[in-house]
Amino acid sequence: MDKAIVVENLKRVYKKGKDSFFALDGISFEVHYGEIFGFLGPNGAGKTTTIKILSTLLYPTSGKAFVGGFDVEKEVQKIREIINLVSGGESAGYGILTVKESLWMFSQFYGIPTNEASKRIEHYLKLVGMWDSKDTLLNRLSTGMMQKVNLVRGLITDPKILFLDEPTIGLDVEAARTIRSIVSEWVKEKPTRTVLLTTHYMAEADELCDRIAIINKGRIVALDTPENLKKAISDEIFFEIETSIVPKETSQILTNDLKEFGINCLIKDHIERGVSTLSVILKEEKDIAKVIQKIVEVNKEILSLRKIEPTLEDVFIKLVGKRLEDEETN
Ligand SMILES: Nc1ncnc2c1ncn2[C@@H]1O[C@H](COP(=O)(O)OP(=O)(O)OP(=O)(O)O)[C@@H](O)[C@H]1O
Repeated sequence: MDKAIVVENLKRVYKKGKDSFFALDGISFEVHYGEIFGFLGPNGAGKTTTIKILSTLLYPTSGKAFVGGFDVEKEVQKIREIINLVSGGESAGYGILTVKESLWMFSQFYGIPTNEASKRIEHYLKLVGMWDSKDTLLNRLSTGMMQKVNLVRGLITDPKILFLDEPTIGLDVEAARTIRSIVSEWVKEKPTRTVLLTTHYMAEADELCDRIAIINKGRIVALDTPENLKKAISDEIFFEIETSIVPKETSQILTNDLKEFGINCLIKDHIERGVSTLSVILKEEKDIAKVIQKIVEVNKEILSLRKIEPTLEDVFIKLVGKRLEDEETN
């Protein structure tokens, strides 16, 4: 099989009290070798469940999945030899070990010869700028440092397929940029290296991923290159309008009224600045007049209005009906 990952009608049922529900409701996709494939979706969409099944930590309820050509249910050991999994929030090992000792321990789980393991640990620690911290105890590391060590743990085993579950969550801009650039370079070094990445950050997916699947409520709602996803909505017109704060009840009325005109509108409050931002998607430019009229009707002041180029964020809003960033604060 010449695909890094093949997923066919994959389903996973979980129990919720007496009931059960589909965390994955028949997803299908393929990832090519050499690709960085992004999995984007709101909280609870099924991203982690997918990664757990593909990394052999969880069985599917039905459907099929192959990683590196191996069946996730029948060839678990073969898959484990060619993959690694890095989750953003997790600890990089045991706190009583130093950075280097911990990485060494993981290299030995994979049977990497002593010389080679030392070389790789030094190489990757230098790459993430952590070589000077090699003798620091893990429980003394900051979140950002821990996440960098986590990434190194994922890279030293030289996996064919690397699963990255929110690798930059909670990191500052600089640390996130370092991780992104290392992942991007790492994939280019060998044609068979492949990454499946989940992220909450649209810009990250846009910058890093060759293709992106948008997942919502256990289903894939869109799958394409970032460019094509954006092109698919390029016949629509996007406006961003700032108004005085729109209270919750008014915001409901406003969005419902606009929906009747076929206008998609999402409202986000910025209490600290005393403004609300309306992200508006129109089929026709002239419909902006209806939006303005409605804003005036609910007695809100228009502070600014600008036409914008669609971003991946807008694709997400259109398909899922909310901003991805709103998920984090809910
Ligand atoms: N072990 C479990 N038992 C029952 N329900 C579960 C279990 N694990 C996950 N779920 C539920 O399955 C759904 C999908 O969860 P999953 O963790 O895959 O989502 P996600 O897209 O990774 O979300 P997040 O971005 O919050 O991590 C959610 O409704 C979640 O509450």
